[in-house]
Formats: sequence, structure tokens, C-alpha cells
Amino acid sequence: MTNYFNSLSLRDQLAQLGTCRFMQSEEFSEGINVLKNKKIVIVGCGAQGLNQGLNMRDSGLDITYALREDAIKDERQSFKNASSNNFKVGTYEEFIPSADLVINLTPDKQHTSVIKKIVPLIKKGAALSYSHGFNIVEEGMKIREDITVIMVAPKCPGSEVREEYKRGFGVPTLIAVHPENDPEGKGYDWAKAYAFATGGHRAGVLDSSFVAEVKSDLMGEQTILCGVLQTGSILSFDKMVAEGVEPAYAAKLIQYGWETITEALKHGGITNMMDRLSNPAKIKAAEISEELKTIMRPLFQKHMDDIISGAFSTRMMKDWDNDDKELLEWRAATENTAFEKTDATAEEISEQEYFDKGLLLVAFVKSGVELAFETMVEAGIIAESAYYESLHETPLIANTIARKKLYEMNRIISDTAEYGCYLFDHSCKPLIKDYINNLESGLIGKAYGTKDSGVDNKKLIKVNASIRKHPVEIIGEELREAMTEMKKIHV
Ligand SMILES: NC(=O)C1=CN([C@@H]2O[C@H](COP(=O)(O)OP(=O)(O)OC[C@H]3O[C@@H](n4cnc5c(N)ncnc54)[C@H](OP(=O)(O)O)[C@@H]3O)[C@@H](O)[C@H]2O)C=CC1
Ligand SMILES: CC[C@](O)(C(C)=O)C(=O)O
Ligand SMILES: [Mg+2]
Ligand SMILES: [Mg+2]
Repeated sequence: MTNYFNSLSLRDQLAQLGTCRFMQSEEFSEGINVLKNKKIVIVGCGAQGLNQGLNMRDSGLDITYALREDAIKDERQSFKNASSNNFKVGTYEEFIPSADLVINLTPDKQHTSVIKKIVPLIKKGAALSYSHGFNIVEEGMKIREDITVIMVAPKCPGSEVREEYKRGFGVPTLIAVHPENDPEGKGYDWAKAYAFATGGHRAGVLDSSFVAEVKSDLMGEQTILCGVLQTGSILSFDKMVAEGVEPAYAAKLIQYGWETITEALKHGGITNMMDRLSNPAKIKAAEISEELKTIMRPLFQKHMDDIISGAFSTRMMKDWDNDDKELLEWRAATENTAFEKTDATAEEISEQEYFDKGLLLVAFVKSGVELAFETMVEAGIIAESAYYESLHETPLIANTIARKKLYEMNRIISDTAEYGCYLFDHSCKPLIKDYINNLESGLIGKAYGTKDSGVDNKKLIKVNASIRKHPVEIIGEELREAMTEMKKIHV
């Protein structure tokens, strides 16, 4: 198999990379109709499998789970997830031949072997769906020509797919039809109905391509969404402890700090997050963010270049063939960091205190979101998609760190995201360590600028303007407004 993206002409590469259209609510007026009474079989019942299935069933679709035989015989977690939620569970041979739509929600690493097993069982003219295009785009998997191949990719962890649906809303979702596999021209309508059933249409759906999804998803998860949060956690913790902050306090400030400060992003982007700081702290955070951007830009660009060229996927697939040597070493190293090993204090930290004593965390978020957005857009990814993969999803990943630190984040995200996160972290830490350690003390763990809260007017005006005029803020305002409108319509 050869990398599908690399097999395309430059013209087609650019066209597919730039395919991304924000869909209007009216386009979902048919709801789930085309999938009603169709047999839908989900393969795998993990993070995405279980939560998408629950939403789709609640939306009125007929969902069953096909698991590998051992999972059923040994009553593994996937079997428990499905059966304890009263879904019918069977083997591939039992369920796949009668399915109209087969949804592959197994880990990316397993896709080639899973696809080779299930495709021969899929009936003529049925459809196959993914929630990430790695297998098609990076591995170049070719699917039988009579099968329609679609993608419905929620831009967030599986747990949030369910939580948002239960709140009467949904999560932003990207849909696509593989241009090589749409023999009956039904792919688009089926993908729309599927996104509707998960609740995605209430939050915003991008009509996109497999290529655009893969390249943007990999970039977001490696850099701001997981990589920067991991590097920022480890270095900020070490700096605080070196400056004499009580380790248990430092652990809590970081574990819950990301969640608290990025909650401000959800409501009003970087502008609102920065507005939660005092004026001197805002100016300082903006300065550090700019310096971090200068140092980290080449690393972000390298990740983007390696994702586009396929060098990243080649390296990760080599590790798959090498029994996950790198992944397992990096996972163990993460578990052994002082941050992971230090229990958080029971001491109360107020919401504002996370901002007042978390200036460095705010600078990490600002620099990471802006850099990820800028780097994706420069590479040809459309702004809407770059926004979802940078600013929008950061609070959702921060929630996982609040639950059980980096361990939980890396457990919840996909295997591909976990590998990419460690890869970034292991380059980023050595790159910025000296810069962070040499920063003046008191930027994290202590309130900044409390002795003199005065600032230079001109400086403040300049900083405010540069925050507000950043392109991630412009598109963010538009998309958040659309999401609010959708909430009004649907809740
Ligand atoms: N994690 C996330 O939040 C997101 C994931 N995605 C995408 O969704 C897809 C699913 O990812 P995710 O939910 O993280 O996956 P999980 O790791 O949570 O899925 C595990 C499921 O896959 C099954 N499985 C594992 N190995 C095999 C195998 N060799 N053969 C058959 N079944 C297997 C497991 O069953 P068993 O009990 O048999 O091991 C289990 O049901 C991926 O394409 C991913 O990129 C997209 C957006 C976000
Ligand atoms: C951020 C990681 C992710 O892309 C996701 C939850 O969206 C994944 O692959 O898990
Ligand atoms: Mg993702
Ligand atoms: Mg991903």
C-alpha cells in the first residue's frame, strides 16, 4: 500500500487539503431519514465506538456491535461497554454481512488488519465509515469498489461526544466522502445523516475531505492539543518546585489550571482568556507567548511538514512494526515525571487564582493555539478546520488532564494522538527548557505584578490589539456566534 495523499497530483493534493465548508443548519432538514431502518454495525466499542453508538441509538437508529471473538469470549471491556448498555453484540460473521453501514471504530493502528477481515464480509453496495482518515490517506488502504466510504469525525474525545449530546447539543464534526469510493453517489447524504444522529449538526459540521481531516487532526493533536499541554505541564511544575512552591500546590495548579483557564477560551477565545489576567500580567504573558512562538515555530513547522510529506506516519508505522518501542518508552517516561507522581493538595484554589498564579500556563496556551492555527493555515488547511483543531478542542483535552493528569489525557485520546503527543513533547522539552528555567521567578505559582498594577497605556493598547486581531480570533468569533445561534435553535 502506498500513501494516498502522496499518490495525488499537486493540484489534487491542494484541492483536497483545502476542502472544507461550514454547513448551514437547513442542510440537515432531512435528519436521520436516509439511515432510518438501515442496519448499522459498529466495529469496536471503545472511546468513540460506545459514545457515538449511544447517541445514534437515542436519535432513532438501529445500532449493533461487532467485536472480535476473543473480546466476546473473554468479556473484555468493549464487550462490557456494549452489553451493559443493552446493545446486541456479535461476531463479525454474525453481523457484518447484513449491515447497510459498517462503522470502523477500532484504533488506527489496527485498521489494516481489521479492514482486511471485515471487507470480505460486507455486502455489495453497503457503506463503510471511519472517524479518522489515517488508514485511507496515510496507509493508502483501497476498499472494494462497490462499497461507499465515508467519514464522520467528531472533533473531540468520545466522552465529550456523549456529554454534549446529553446536554442537548453536540460537538463540531467533520464529514467526508472518499472520492475513490462513492459508486452510488449516496456517501454525502449518509454522512450527513450519521453526523445528525451523533448531534454534530447542532455544533457545526464541516463538509471536508479525508485528506484535510487527517492532516489537520494529526497537527492539532501533536502540537497544542496534547503536546504543548504535556510539555507545559512538566516544565511549569518543575519550575514552580525549583522556586520553592509547595509541590502538592504546584500539582493542583497545573492539573486543574489548564481546565480553568481554557474554559475562558470557550466563551471568548484568547481575548477573553487574556482579559482574565491583570494588566501587568497580560502584558507579560503576551511577551512570553511571543518569545515561545519564536522558539517553537520551527518545531511546529517540522511537525506540519512531516505530517504533509508522510514522514510522520512512516515513522509511527515503523514503531507499530517494532512492537511500539518508542511509544512504550515515552509512556513510561511520562508516568515517571515529577508532575505525574505528585498528588494534588486538597487546599482550595479559587477560579481567579488559577489565572492570577498561572501566567505561564496562559502564555503556553496563547502561543500554542496561535502557532498551531498559523502553521495549519500556512500549509493550506482552511481556517475553520484549523480553529477546531486548535482553539476549540483545547478545553476538551484540558478536561481530561483535570480528571487524572497526563495519564488520563493519553488514555482517552487515540493511539495515534498519544504517539504524536510524546513525539512533540520529547523535542519540545529540550528546545524550551532553558528558556523556561531562565525566566524570572514568580510567573507561575505566585501572583504576578501585585506590588504595582500600573501599566503603560500605549503598551496595553498594542497588546490588546495584537490579541484581538489575530486570525484565530476573527474566525473564532464567527464560529462561536454560529454555535450560539445553533444552540438557540435546537435546545
Ligand atoms: N479517542 C478519541 O477520542 C478519538 C478517536 N478518533 C478515531 O476514532 C477511532 C477509534 O479510536 P478510539 O475510540 O480511540 O479507539 P479505542 O482504542 O478506544 O478502541 C478500542 C476498541 O477497538 C477494539 N479493538 C482494538 N484492537 C482491535 C483489533 N485488533 N481488532 C478488532 N478490534 C480491536 C477494542 O476491542 P477489544 O476489546 O477487542 O480490544 C475496543 O472495542 C480511531 O480511528 C481514532 O483515530 C477520532 C476522534 C477522537
Ligand atoms: C486530540 C486527539 C484526537 O484527535 C481527538 C480526541 O480529537 C484523537 O485522536 O484522540
Ligand atoms: Mg481529533
Ligand atoms: Mg486524532
